[in-house]
Amino acid sequence: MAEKTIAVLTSGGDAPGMNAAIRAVVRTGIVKGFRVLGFMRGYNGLINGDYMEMNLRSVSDIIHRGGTMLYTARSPEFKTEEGIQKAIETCKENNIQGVVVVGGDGSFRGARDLSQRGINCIGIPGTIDNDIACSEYTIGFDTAVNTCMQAVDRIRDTAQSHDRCSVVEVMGNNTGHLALHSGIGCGATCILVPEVPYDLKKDVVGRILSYQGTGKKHFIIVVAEGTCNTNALAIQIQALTNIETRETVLGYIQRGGSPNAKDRVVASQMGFRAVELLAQNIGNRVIAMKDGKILDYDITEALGMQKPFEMDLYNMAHDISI
Ligand SMILES: Nc1ncnc2c1ncn2[C@@H]1O[C@H](COP(=O)(O)OP(=O)(O)O)[C@@H](O)[C@H]1O
Ligand SMILES: O=P(O)(O)OC[C@H]1O[C@](O)(COP(=O)(O)O)[C@@H](O)[C@@H]1O
Ligand SMILES: [Mg+2]
Repeated sequence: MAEKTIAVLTSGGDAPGMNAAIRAVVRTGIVKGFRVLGFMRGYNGLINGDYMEMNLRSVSDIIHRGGTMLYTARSPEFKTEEGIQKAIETCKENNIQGVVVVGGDGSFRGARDLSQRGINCIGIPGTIDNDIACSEYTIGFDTAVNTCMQAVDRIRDTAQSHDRCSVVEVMGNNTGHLALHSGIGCGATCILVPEVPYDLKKDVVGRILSYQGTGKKHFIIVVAEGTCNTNALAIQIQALTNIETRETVLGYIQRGGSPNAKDRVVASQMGFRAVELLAQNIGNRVIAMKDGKILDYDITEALGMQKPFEMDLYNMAHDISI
């Protein structure tokens, strides 16, 4: 009988800690007696049969590296019936009983589609956005929060030295979790997110002018992408306050870099749990964190959940930014 086999791939945007998840999947799989294949460039690898045979040493020296050793991609072809059938064919040819997919909500939709066609899939949340509803945490978030915070610390030196206002745009894919946590960490004057409507004159300009009246001389405004046009915002702030204002878009520096301890630990736990499920012939699940514990949900149920925005934290941030 052909050797029992599992596959692992990373999909969607890369996130720090994806390598630690791959390492955990590969090592747990091998210890449990599976042959493990690493598929390249997300679902494209499954479609094209592009994989590498993994052994214990294939995942040495990666736990501390950002990005993903298996590369990643957004694969439009996988969303078509033809593409998914090619992926199923690859799984059958290689006797693959289960696939671990490290990625975001889009990747989980793909994992659900594959599971519904008879291939057990387990999703592991890996994205800097922390926007997966079923999980209070996604691999890469804490590293990205720290990267944003450290970048703003440097920007603050210039804002302070020139008595300027700095508008800093962070990522988040239409959610404000990254902006909220990095904004609190860097002591931002205002945090603007898509989840909370704001009034420019009252909530931004009014605040800046009122704090200026207490002696504050430089200002940091952290904005989540998808909230507004940050360049236009900087121009408006300067026009309405007469304070020199500059915009910085942090961009991809916030997605790369060595994962911090939290991301390595959570990635290891989630990777281990994913293989435990596959070894029990369980599929169509997403690994999640709830109250700090690792558990799993049905993918369809998970995709139907809503992630609440941490309004208490948001309000607190503004209360202490006076
Ligand atoms: N609705 C969908 N149905 C099937 N597959 C999908 C779907 N949405 C996304 N995918 C697959 O998952 C990949 C990654 O999704 P994407 O939304 O880009 O990133 P993420 O997983 O990080 O949210 C897509 O390129 C596609 O191959
Ligand atoms: O890699 P791209 O196509 O520039 O995508 C940018 C998007 O990817 C992210 O960096 C990560 O999103 P995902 O993890 O869901 O892929 C978002 O914050 C951002 O909106
Ligand atoms: Mg996503």
